[in-house]
Amino acid sequence: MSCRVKICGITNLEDALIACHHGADALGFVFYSKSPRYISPEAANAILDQLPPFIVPVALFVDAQRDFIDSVLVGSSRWIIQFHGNESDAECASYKRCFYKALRVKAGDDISSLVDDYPNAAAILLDAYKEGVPGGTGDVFDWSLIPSELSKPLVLAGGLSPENVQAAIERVSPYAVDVSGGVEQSKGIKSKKKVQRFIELVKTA
Ligand SMILES: O=C(O)c1ccccc1NCC(=O)[C@H](O)[C@H](O)COP(=O)(O)O
Repeated sequence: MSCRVKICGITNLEDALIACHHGADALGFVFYSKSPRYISPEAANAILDQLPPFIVPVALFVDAQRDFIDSVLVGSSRWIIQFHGNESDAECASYKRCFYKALRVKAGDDISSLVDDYPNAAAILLDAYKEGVPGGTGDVFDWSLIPSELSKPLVLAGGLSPENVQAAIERVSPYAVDVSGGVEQSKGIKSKKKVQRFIELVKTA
C-alpha cells in the first residue's frame, strides 16, 4: 500500500501549491500561536480557496477554545482536524468533523491503551515528546515503542526528513507520514527541493 504524505506547517500559498504539485495528500495548518509556523484562520482559509481538489487540508489545534476552532472550520467544509493537545475523545468528536488525535510518545507509554481512549478518531498520529513543546520538535522518537498492531491507521511524525523517511516506512509501515521541520529552509518556509524529494521517497518506498 502506498504511504500517504502530510506536509505540515504550511504558512503561504506558494508552499501549499508546490506540495500539491509534487503529490502531497494532505497539508497541515498550525493554529497554535506559540509556533513559528502559526497561520491565522483568515490566511489559511484564503489558501484553501486556491487549492485544487483531492488535497486534504488539516486544521491543527492544541487545546484551543471552541470559538476559535469554530472560526477556522466555518471557512471551509474541506477541513479535517488534528487535535494535538490534551483534548478528550468526546471533545474532539463534538465538532462533527473527521479528526485524528496526536499522541506524543514517551518511553513506558502504553500506546495501544492510549489509542483506545479515542474510539471516534479516524487515525492516530504518533509524534515525539519534548517537554514544553507540543509539536514540530524535529525530534525522532524510538519507533520500536510502536506496537506492531494498532486499532487505528497510524500517521508517523517526529523528525522525519528525506534522509530517514524510507527507513521509517520500512520499519513502521505507517498509513501516512507527516513532516514539518524536515522539509523547511527556515521556520515556516518550506524548501521546494526537500518537499519534492521527501514526497518522491515516500511514494517510491
Ligand atoms: O509544527 C509545529 O510547529 C507544531 C507546533 C505545535 C503543535 C504541533 C505542531 N506541529 C504538528 C505536526 O503535525 C508536525 O508536523 C509534527 O509535530 C512533526 O513535526 P517535525 O518533527 O518538525 O516534522
